[in-house]
Amino acid sequence: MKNINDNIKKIGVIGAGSWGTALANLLADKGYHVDLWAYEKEVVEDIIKQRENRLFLPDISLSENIFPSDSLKSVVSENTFLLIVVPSHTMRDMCKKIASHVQEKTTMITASKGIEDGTYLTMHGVIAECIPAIDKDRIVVLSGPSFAREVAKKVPTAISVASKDRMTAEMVQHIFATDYFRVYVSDDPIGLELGGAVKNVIAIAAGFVDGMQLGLNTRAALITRGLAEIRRLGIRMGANPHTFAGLSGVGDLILTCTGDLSRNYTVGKQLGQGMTMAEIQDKRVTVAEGVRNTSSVYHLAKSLDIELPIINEVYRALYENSSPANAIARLMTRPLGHETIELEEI
Ligand SMILES: NC(=O)C1=CN([C@@H]2O[C@H](COP(=O)(O)OP(=O)(O)OC[C@H]3O[C@@H](n4cnc5c(N)ncnc54)[C@H](O)[C@@H]3O)[C@@H](O)[C@H]2O)C=CC1
Ligand SMILES: O=C(CO)COP(=O)(O)O
Repeated sequence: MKNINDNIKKIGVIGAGSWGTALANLLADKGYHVDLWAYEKEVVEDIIKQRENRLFLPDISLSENIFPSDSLKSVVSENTFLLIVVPSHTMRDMCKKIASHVQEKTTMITASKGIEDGTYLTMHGVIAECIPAIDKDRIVVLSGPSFAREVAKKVPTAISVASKDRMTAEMVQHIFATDYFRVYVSDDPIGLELGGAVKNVIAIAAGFVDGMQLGLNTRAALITRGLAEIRRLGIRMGANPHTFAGLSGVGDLILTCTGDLSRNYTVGKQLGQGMTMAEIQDKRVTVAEGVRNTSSVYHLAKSLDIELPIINEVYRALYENSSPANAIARLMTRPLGHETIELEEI
């Protein structure tokens, strides 16, 4: 039987942070020719000379099928299958830069997690707005519980890909799937993206709990009530509520709220241990999307008049000098609620 992807031989990847590099390596290992654009010249040189990206994904040997480049124009204009994995706050600028080089019939997959401040668009919304040449059905979201380092080490992992067009999503499913990377199809891009973006904020709060050494009860409560907030926001944004029971909902929430590899959880934990945001950010080269996204999700919820108590508390701790201890105290003394009624409102 002819594989539905037999005509795709080349893939362009925009962004060589840990996630872009890990996914590029997965695709290259499958035999695709991968053109990988990196923001830093040193990353391009490192991959050419050492077959390694020591800045963002050290100690992982990279396939000879990866062709690193600092030319956005050539990576974009020479590929009709593009994966974009830049930090969410740079997505709009990046899309504007590449828009005129994008070919017709391009399929673009976004693996970035975030909600744009001000517009409250998810990443596929930003791509659709800035690159009109791409048919909206050909924008695909890839999201789920997946630490780049574990994928790079071929640890069994499951994620989802979503598009409004099922055939496009299935094509992407087959392109990425391997025996250690299991890919499910979804028809709910907005749900996948909201799950992936908002869990980063909840992970910061889970970090508070562990940084303060509160206990496993507290963390389980935080994850569960965090999921309720993600679902509440998601439903108002038009997502399918069932999506949040899936990989890019509860799956990514569990991973990020419990895994020491999570940058967002680590930021929360350091705050919980008494460090300040300035001290934490001074030492980081990698992105913790939840820091910026706390602000965008907080303002989005305000604009929709939705109550998201955990998000509010993370916002106060990050942006209004409140402490993680105050956050937990306020969450525990809110007016008592009714779980069944809340769930039945869906
Ligand atoms: N690392 C992971 O395990 C996963 C990351 N993601 C998402 O992937 C996206 C990218 O994150 P990572 O690969 O982890 O990044 P990273 O934290 O490993 O590296 C930072 C990246 O930002 C790039 N960068 C910095 N300034 C830039 C600019 N002005 N324009 C374009 N690029 C710039 C750097 O070149 C580098 O690629 C994020 O949205 C993240 O949430 C999603 C799933 C897993
Ligand atoms: O999104 C991720 C795993 O699915 C990565 O989480 P962090 O950005 O918190 O490291």
